[in-house]
Amino acid sequence: MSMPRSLPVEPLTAEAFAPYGQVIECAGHRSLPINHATSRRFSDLAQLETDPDGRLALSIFQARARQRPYLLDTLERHPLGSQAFMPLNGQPFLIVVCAARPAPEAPETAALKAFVSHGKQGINFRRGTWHHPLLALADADFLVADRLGPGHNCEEIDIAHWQIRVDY
Ligand SMILES: NC(=O)N[C@@H](O)C(=O)O
Ligand code: NI
Repeated sequence: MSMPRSLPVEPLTAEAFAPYGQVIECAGHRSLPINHATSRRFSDLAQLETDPDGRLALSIFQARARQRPYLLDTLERHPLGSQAFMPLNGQPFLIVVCAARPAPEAPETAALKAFVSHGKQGINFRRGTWHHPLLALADADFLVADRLGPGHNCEEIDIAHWQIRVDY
């Protein structure tokens, strides 16, 4: 049985994540005082996308912590809309993306990248971005904004046989 390959984790930054979508965070963004300066508004932090037949919806995922070793099992994409995750409890989570459709039998060719959010950062996957389903590092709730509507909006590839572990 082959040993799992390990995928290094890099810190989540807007620049590094730009090919895959946006990082949702206050740091580095301008804000405006609102409500008699009792709040500050950080506007337009992610580009939410849907096809004309769909609609954008807000949901909550109650995620259970993944257990080590963090073995990857699936890559998926949503061709009809974007998908955003924002931790509601400030809990860190892992984000795994792939630059293009992977060849199921050739893991070494997959352009995989792993990031870690320190918990005050969310992400928005651009429409059609290949990614691993949510990888929570602690039991946590996530606010999710994605596309609901007719049609098939989740294409999945089983990659468990790749035996790839995220090193975190
Ligand atoms: N299945 C589902 O709604 N969530 C996945 O798309 C995910 O990226 O976690
Ligand atoms: Ni998804």
